Amino acid sequence: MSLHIEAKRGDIAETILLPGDPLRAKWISETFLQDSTCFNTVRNMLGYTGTYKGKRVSVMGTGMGIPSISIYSRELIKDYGVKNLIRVGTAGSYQEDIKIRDIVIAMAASSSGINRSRFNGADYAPTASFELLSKAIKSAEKKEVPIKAGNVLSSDEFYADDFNSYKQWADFGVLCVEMEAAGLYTIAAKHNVNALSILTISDSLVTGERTTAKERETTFKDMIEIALDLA
Ligand SMILES: O=P(O)(O)O[C@H]1O[C@H](CO)[C@@H](O)[C@H]1O
Ligand SMILES: O=c1cc[nH]c(=O)[nH]1
Repeated sequence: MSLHIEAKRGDIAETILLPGDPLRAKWISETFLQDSTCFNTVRNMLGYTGTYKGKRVSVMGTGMGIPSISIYSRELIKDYGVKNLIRVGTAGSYQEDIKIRDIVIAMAASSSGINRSRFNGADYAPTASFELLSKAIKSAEKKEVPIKAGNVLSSDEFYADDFNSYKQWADFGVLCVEMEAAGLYTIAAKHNVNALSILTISDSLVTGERTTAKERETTFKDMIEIALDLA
């Protein structure tokens, strides 16, 4: 048992899917896993372990933002021996050609600056695991699911005071915004394990389109199946 997770060591698989929303974790468990059991209810941050195509895999919510995913990913790695951490999140598109429901893989994750204090003012570049990234691309190709990959922004704020501030990131090729990938990649790198963020576009800052909260909780099947193939 760790401070925020009540599972026993051994209850959590080496590969875990990490949605921000704990109810998306429950939906993934109920929809895709066999023989699934719940290993965490602390703070309602639901976590489950089951099998997918015969392979043991876990899924657990992380909450929103870098501080929250940093707590859970550190405990999963240090206290439970997790080796592959795959975020399955939603994101807002920054680019005209990235549409609602498109899948984006975060090769790199910019941030509002959380790593500056860690690195005495210098800019660390959090990046995806090449091994997981390559496997995810192969899985998507096999399923004939188009994906885009590139730099994303892991923002510390959902509601920016200046809405148009996204345009500068967009000008520099950032594909979309979410709130956790940079934290996950940094913690994984520190502990020498693999991390990847697979994102489905839930809304567009360019067009103003958006999906509902229910759709964000219970859809985005292609992203989940690509992530589960990495187990
Ligand atoms: O859908 P999730 O995985 O929570 O991801 C995105 O959605 C939340 C904001 O609505 C943030 O956590 C952001 O990163
Ligand atoms: O962090 C996020 C997630 C989805 N959509 C956004 O605009 N921001």
